[in-house]
Amino acid sequence: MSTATVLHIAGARPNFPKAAPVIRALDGHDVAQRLVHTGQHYDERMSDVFFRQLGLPEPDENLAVGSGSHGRQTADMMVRLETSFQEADPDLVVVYGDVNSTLAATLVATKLAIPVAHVEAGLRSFNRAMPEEINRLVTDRLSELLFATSPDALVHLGNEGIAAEKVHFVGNPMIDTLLANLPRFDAAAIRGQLGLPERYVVATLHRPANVDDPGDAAELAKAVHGVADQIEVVLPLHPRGRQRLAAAGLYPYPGIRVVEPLGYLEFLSLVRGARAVVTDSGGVQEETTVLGVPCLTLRAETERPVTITHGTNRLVTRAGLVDEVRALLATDRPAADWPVPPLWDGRAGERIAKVIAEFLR
Ligand SMILES: CC(=O)N[C@H]1[C@@H](OP(=O)(O)OP(=O)(O)OC[C@H]2O[C@@H](n3ccc(=O)[nH]c3=O)[C@H](O)[C@@H]2O)O[C@H](CO)[C@@H](O)[C@@H]1O
Repeated sequence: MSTATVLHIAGARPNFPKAAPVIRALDGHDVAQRLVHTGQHYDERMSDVFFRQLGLPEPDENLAVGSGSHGRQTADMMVRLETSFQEADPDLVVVYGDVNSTLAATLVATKLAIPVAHVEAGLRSFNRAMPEEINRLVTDRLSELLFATSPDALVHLGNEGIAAEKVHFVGNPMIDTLLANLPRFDAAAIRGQLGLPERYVVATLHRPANVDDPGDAAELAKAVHGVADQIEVVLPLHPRGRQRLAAAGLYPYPGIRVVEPLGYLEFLSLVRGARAVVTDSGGVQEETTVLGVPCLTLRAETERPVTITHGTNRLVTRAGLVDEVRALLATDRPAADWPVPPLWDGRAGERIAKVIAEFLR
């Protein structure tokens, strides 16, 4: 019998640390692997630096779709992925997370009768105004193998009628990447490089719900100014947030340092040394939980509740942010002894690879 081919789809920054441990673990099994980059993220700082730092193989193909509206971007990806899948004829397509690349690949593979494995299945914010929630719902509905990172995901998938035998609770491959790279996170070095004081807060803001509407963005800028009045704030700004937050008057402002998006190692070094993180990102809620850094999430809900029950995360409003930071700065930083979520132990990639190898046998 010929060796089965697994085709991985990665396209946007948060996909890369999730794919790396799965690809590495599958190297130990008798499968051929291909990596297709959709090109959803294309800047050196949003993509290439992650490939180098995480030791990801060069993509076998880059579809270079670039940016666009959700409909256009997803449609462009689908057209190019269809040709790609027809040529490669894989036995399984593996998709990661909840970005538009995940959705596009799932739809195309399913229509070509190629089974899909979804890594990070079952997360739900129950907020369909988030594009990621739509991507998660459709991807999970269509997947043959669903890899869950937390117990709440198992409940959601069960409630949606997804057969239990398709679902595997494996832990969190993004945390595999974090734990494997922990010795490379050098807070002092990045502080020196960026000229930061000993005490600082990191903020990352890019969600449409926070930055797209000028009124919301202005309110957000005011809240972050209130934080900067208490402690230095460093913001590695995603291109989407950058223009809109500048227009909203976020910076220049005393105590606010806006820097370019950082590489994986630089960003996690910065987070590791921070007094706290203010964010609207998904993955950062999980990374701070494992690093033991307090995380204030500027969102009304989270699809990652395990970071609240087993971690350092709290949901905050724009209006409440300043007081939350004040209260936090008045207390000692928590010691690293809270219960990290179950199976976030650095071995999720191995578990996923084992299930995939079984499935393809
Ligand atoms: C629906 C979807 O898939 N959203 C994901 C995407 O949002 P993100 O906001 O990055 O969505 P896009 O990939 O559409 O990019 C948005 C905008 O950023 C700019 N741009 C984008 C890529 C790049 O390399 N350079 C650049 O300048 C473009 O102006 C583009 O229009 O990535 C985020 C992480 O980064 C994730 O949290 C989001 O879940």
